[in-house]
Amino acid sequence: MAPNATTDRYSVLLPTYNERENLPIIVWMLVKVFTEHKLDFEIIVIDDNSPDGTLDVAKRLQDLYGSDRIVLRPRAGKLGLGTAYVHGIKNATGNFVIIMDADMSHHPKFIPQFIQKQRDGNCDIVTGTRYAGDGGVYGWDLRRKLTSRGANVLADVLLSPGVSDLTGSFRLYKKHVLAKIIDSTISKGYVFQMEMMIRARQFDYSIAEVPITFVDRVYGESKLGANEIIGYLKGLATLVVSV
Ligand SMILES: Nc1nc2c(ncn2[C@@H]2O[C@H](COP(=O)(O)OP(=O)(O)O[C@H]3O[C@H](CO)[C@@H](O)[C@H](O)[C@@H]3O)[C@@H](O)[C@H]2O)c(=O)[nH]1
Repeated sequence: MAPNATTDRYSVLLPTYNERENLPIIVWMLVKVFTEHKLDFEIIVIDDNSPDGTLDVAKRLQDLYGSDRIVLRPRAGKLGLGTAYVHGIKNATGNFVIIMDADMSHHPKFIPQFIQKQRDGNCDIVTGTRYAGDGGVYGWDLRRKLTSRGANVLADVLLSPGVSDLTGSFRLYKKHVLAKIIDSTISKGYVFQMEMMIRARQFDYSIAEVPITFVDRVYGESKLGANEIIGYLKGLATLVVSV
């Protein structure tokens, strides 16, 4: 990759809840990708007091890689994904922010493609998509596939933002763009990702897509349960009324 801005710094937000097995692997993969591509970066871990001791693992990783690379911004309890991102961005020092899951569903190998795409078009946002081009999902059962597809189709029909993967969370943002979008969002939990795209369209930000393969986690469990799905539907209804 030919860097066209040597001053660019990428802040990766990693929200964690019970990710002690996954965290060392994803951090190692991220460090490798950024180092190989000679990109400046920091990884911000937002742990919500995980009972499995994820924060202790994160502290050991900070000792290993240094506090300029691994930044810890823990919270006292499980406050949800949406507010974890808000908390993370407040602490980001990069001019770009990358949001991704910590469970290796989002492979860091796609990050150079996100960055190239952003640089090619000077885009405000690059979003990973499982539902266009070569994108896809591996490892989900039929119920989970239908839930994800259904959530996307519903949001697309009701709000039509013209983004193929509305509920995905592997994205790159210009930091000032992300800050402005976050300021305007009202959602918490999983619907937050979808609202981000709606707000981005309202502000006329440019959005490019990169097909990604989402691979279901090997270690640990998804936190997406019935409560989150009901929360998503309620959040979507609130948005439809307010937008
Ligand atoms: N700090 C914090 N982190 C959390 C919380 N809930 C989940 N996380 C972290 O957020 C990431 C995603 O959580 P999962 O529970 O593994 O998500 P998923 O079921 O695999 O859902 C994926 O697909 C959804 C729909 O397609 C996406 O909306 C979602 O963001 C994610 O990519 C993981 O790194 C997990 O540890 C929380 O309350 N607090």
